[in-house]
Amino acid sequence: MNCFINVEDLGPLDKAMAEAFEIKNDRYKYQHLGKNKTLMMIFFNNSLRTRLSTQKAAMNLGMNVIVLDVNAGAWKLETERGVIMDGDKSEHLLEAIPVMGCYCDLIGVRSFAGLTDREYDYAETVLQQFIKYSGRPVFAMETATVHPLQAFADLITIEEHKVVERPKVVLTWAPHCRALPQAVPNSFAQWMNAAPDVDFVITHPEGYELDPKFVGNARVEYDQKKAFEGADFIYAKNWSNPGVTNLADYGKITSKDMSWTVDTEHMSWTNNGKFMHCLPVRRNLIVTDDVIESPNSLVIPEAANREISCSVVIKRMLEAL
Ligand SMILES: CCC[C@H](NC(C)=O)C(=O)O
Ligand SMILES: NC(=O)OP(=O)(O)O
Repeated sequence: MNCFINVEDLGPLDKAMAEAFEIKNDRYKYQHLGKNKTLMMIFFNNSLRTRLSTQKAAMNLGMNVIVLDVNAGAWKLETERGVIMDGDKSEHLLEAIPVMGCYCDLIGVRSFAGLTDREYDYAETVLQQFIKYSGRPVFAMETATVHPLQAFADLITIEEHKVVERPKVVLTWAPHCRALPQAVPNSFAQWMNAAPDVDFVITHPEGYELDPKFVGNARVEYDQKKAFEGADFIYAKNWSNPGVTNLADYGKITSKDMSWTVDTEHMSWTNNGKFMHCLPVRRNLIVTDDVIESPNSLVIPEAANREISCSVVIKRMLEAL
């Protein structure tokens, strides 16, 4: 596996899930694979879970790890080609990327959407340059439009906690005070659509439609209460306007409707539903204290499964070297 961006990069999902549970039972089983191999993790944006779980997964597989926070100590990077570099950027990505590739065997990249140019973001411009110029296998640690490590961990969590064979899983939008990317909901939708036994529903205010390539055949319900009825899992996440119905709205906050905040009444509409969120979460905007602290909240085991999803991905990449 030379790159990990989308669910299909893993091949048959049932095989990947089986590997995940195998590794969860014995995390150090494949420690030989990473001997004298180096993972470079490149962060253009902040992280807690991705930074820690990816490093842990790499160490479980016997790898050396280098972490680069591009905006803390590296040269400020120009990403546009053809620009006269007489400003505050000392180095171009087109030199920095192959140089980084010299020092490692695998690369993980975190580079969030800029949320100003939809075409630039949805072309995954930064990630594609790492894939094209680094000379190394590359996996996304949340890039402009995807967060596959998170979605894989989410599916593992649902598989572990489902009490019916075909659970109803609801992706619900919730309000936020900042404009956030669509990467997490995009990948969650992609992976839920690919999962064999999930009754998947997306609910959000009108105008917040996710890109059709991620929505696929999922049911979209603008009535949040109707969407929540009978749900087994509630996956809450804010996202900024994806600009699907109106390009001019791309990356903007066009709703702060607090009636979409997930509270105990919302959860009472479900089938004793479990609550999930990728974290970090702003309490009492996305979800109330009572819900995220309830016995039905899975946010901590969900975060713990990030070590497992990443272990499968890095294992596959090492096996393909
Ligand atoms: C894992 C989530 C990362 C990011 N969250 C923030 C707060 O920027 C997002 O919403 O995409
Ligand atoms: N869920 C997730 O990716 O968290 P971080 O942004 O803290 O890595």
